[in-house]
Amino acid sequence: MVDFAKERDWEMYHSPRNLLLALVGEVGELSECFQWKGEVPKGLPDWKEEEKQHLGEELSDVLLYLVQLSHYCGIDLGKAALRKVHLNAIKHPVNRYIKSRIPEEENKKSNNEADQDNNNNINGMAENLQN
Ligand SMILES: Nc1ccn([C@H]2C[C@H](O)[C@@H](COP(=O)(O)OP(=O)(O)OP(=O)(O)O)O2)c(=O)n1
Repeated sequence: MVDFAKERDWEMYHSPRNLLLALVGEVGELSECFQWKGEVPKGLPDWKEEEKQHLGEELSDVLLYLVQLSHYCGIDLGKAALRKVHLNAIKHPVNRYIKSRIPEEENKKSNNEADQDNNNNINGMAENLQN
């Protein structure tokens, strides 16, 4: 994508702010694909092939601007996303949400333990990041 912009002499326009605005514009175009359709079943079984292809184009535009925005902000998006997946798992432990899997008393206990683990993990991560 960086070469794509360089070849067209567009690099001067690709500031973080402009890329963010372009990204938001494409999110608007993506929303239009779903506009006025009501709730849509997963897999979009009733959509025509052209509609799905158009949806793929809009999703790609969002992704391509996101990748460029990350690049020009000096963020390694792959690394940042993997770290965030890890943080999400710590913040939202499975047994807090799937209560039917464990008896109530044990669940209370495991929630307290999970909270303690969370705090330890988050503090540990924060320390690692500072070092
Ligand atoms: N300065 C630009 C212009 C375009 N693109 C790339 C990123 C997107 O993937 C796509 C967006 O192109 P358009 O601006 O032509 O937008 P659309 O493809 O959505 O066309 P339209 O708005 O006519 O539906 O091209 C880019 O990187 N930098």
